Amino acid sequence: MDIAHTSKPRQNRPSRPVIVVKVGGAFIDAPDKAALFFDALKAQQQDHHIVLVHGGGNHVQRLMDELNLDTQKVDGLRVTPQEHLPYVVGALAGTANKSLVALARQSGMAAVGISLADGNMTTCQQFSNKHGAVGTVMSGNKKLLQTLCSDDFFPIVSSIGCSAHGALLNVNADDAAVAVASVLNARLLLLSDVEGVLDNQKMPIRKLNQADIQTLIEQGVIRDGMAVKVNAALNAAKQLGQPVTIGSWQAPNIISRSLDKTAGTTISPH
Ligand SMILES: Nc1ncnc2c1ncn2[C@@H]1O[C@H](COP(=O)(O)OP(=O)(O)O)[C@@H](O)[C@H]1O
Ligand SMILES: CC(=O)N[C@@H](CCC(=O)OP(=O)(O)O)C(=O)O
Repeated sequence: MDIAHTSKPRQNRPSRPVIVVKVGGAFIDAPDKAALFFDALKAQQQDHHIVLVHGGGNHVQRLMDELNLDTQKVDGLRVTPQEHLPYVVGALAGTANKSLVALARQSGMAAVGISLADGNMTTCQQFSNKHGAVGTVMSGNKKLLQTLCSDDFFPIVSSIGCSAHGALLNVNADDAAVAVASVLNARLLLLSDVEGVLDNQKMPIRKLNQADIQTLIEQGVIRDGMAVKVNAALNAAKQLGQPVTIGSWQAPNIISRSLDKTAGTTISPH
């Protein structure tokens, strides 16, 4: 076939493998350390496209405290009555997201702050009446993320999504990261303020599979936010058919060491 005559529309495919990195709220509160982490991400951009997904549960909590609004978590998820939603959206898709864009700029990265709702990249559904405006998330259209990556922008995605009926929903940020990784079929790193999943002696566990996770949750060794995180990681490892790392964004060379499984906890699909 004469290639010169097959003029196809431009395909915005990322030319390098994509890594989706998720950071929690503690990251946004440590701007000096965050700057070092962004420098490390920038260095990785030579070999990979990076997409950052972020939480900020502590920002939401702080805002609620300042407003004298009582907020609680049930099953690791923040109960979000409709009247709290504007504050949750403001804290996560507003302050937290734009603070990260500004920090990335400091490291010379061309960040674009978006949310799960943008470009139809995901579709969310209300999780339960009990939890209010909390969403489960399903992966959707990859075009926006692919376009940004292929043009060397650095997408920073908050965990605010929307339903097919146009309702905004608050999504757990680990679940958000799984959906984004699934959209791009990317390697996933869930980075927190702990070295990895810790055992009952508080020592990091190198590898976990489904059976180990179930036992440790039943024993109460893995609980709270970490229980949500390991389940999200296991779910992602199965969907993506590749391991997912849970580690600390403060650990030196965490990205490259996660990729070669020498840092953090590796969650395997089986
Ligand atoms: N077995 C465990 N190993 C590590 N952390 C655990 C474990 N069980 C509970 N945790 C708690 O989970 C927290 C991490 O989850 P979370 O607060 O949701 O993180 P992030 O906000 O960074 O996503 C840790 O700071 C720790 O308090
Ligand atoms: C439904 C739900 O729980 N949403 C979370 C979203 C932010 C989050 O997950 O932040 P971290 O990753 O810092 O914990 C919340 O409102 O706290």
